[in-house]
Amino acid sequence: METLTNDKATLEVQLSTQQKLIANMREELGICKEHKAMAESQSESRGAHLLELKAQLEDAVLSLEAAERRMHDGELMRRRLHNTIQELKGNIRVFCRVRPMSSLEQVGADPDIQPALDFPPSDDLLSAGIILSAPSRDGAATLSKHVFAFDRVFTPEASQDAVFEEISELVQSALDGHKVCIFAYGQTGSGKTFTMLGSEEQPGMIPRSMRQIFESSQGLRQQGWELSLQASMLEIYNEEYKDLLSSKKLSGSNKSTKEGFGSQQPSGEIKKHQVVHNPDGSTTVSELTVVDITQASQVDLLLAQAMEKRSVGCTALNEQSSRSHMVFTLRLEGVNEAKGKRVSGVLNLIDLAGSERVKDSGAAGLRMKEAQAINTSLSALGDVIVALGNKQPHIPFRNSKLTYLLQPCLGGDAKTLMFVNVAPNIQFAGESLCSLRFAAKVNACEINHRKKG
Ligand SMILES: Nc1ncnc2c1ncn2[C@@H]1O[C@H](COP(=O)(O)OP(=O)(O)OP(=O)(O)O)[C@@H](O)[C@H]1O
Repeated sequence: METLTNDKATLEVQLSTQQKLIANMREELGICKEHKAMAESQSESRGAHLLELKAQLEDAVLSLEAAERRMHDGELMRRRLHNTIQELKGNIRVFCRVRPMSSLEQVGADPDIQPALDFPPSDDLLSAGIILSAPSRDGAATLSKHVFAFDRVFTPEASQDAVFEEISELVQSALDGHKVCIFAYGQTGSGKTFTMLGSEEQPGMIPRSMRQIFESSQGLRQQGWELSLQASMLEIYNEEYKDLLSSKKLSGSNKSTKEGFGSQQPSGEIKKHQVVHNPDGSTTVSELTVVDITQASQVDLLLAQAMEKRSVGCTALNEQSSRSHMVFTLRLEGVNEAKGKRVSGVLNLIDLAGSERVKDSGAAGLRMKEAQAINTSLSALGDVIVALGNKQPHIPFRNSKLTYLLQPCLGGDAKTLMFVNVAPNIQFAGESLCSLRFAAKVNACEINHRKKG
């Protein structure tokens, strides 16, 4: 009996222990269930969160695509509007720029040297006037007044910045895939080279255009465009093309071996360059050095090199007179792979040779031949622009090497701007009158939608 009692007590202790264990296990099970439930709910909410994130991502991708489409459409619209504005302003425009008196010419230094130009206030937003006082033809000691109006007139105080502001729109047109020609016309010493190339402290239109192009290319890259640029520089001297970048000492540049463009010519060797206009609207000049441009400053080096090679001679009017036309050509190829689009623009910046009349240049012999070649080609340029403006059935592009070279970039959708550079003093009034008359003839032609005059 006692044994049974002991067994029962032992069993009860064991039972109680078991019950405690079971209770503990239940408690642990409860905790586990709670954890499981929490984990399940967290996973559900994480799943829901992930789904939500995925949906948000999809929305963002769609909005980005829509924004890209809108940006692309906006860019196309901007290009169309920009082009319309340019056409309304006229696809051929003439700006007059008067250089300041040099220190030697300052009023007071010589009683014969007086200002010959006056600038009346303009009531037309698009055109501006200039009045030239020139000695009368009859030889009397009187001055005749000649009034001209152009798209813009820049007084001697106008900075390179102010001038470039006006032409930057045309640089934009070249970036948009148009062909652009900007000429500097005028007598020797009137400021053509200063306008086009400028100085280190006051860079001209060419270096400024390059800077604008490189600044714009960053924005274009963000829109998916890749821009490639190629530059060439040639001069037309005595109706012959000459490569201005053919020196072996080209720093910061490389030679293109592209089909149609030759490699560098040995220094001193005269190559005959053939100009071919291709069916796609591009122009190929055989044996011409073409340089891939990857930074704006590269062009400064090329300009310095070109200026060294450019034919200069000594005339009675200017000791370092440029006796050739210098043509700087930049081809701009833009490709947008994503949109399957390609644009191809050309920017020609041309520093023309001095326009002075043969008798005034004191020319004889070789200088006379140079002066005649210059005058013939400048008249041919005037004739082409006037024929284009008047929509004549025959445009005499073949009458000079300059107009033949630039044929695809003149007329049609192309944009042309001519700077007529003039000296301010009375000593040069006769030449200034010839330059202004030439420019007025160019300015008076009918261009696309606008009749000037
Ligand atoms: N807007 C200007 N501001 C200051 N200096 C100028 C300006 N335009 C011309 N000059 C100065 O006048 C001089 C003659 O100018 P430039 O050499 O540009 O003439 P050009 O028309 O190119 O002559 P050429 O036909 O002989 O080459 C230069 O010393 C130039 O620095």
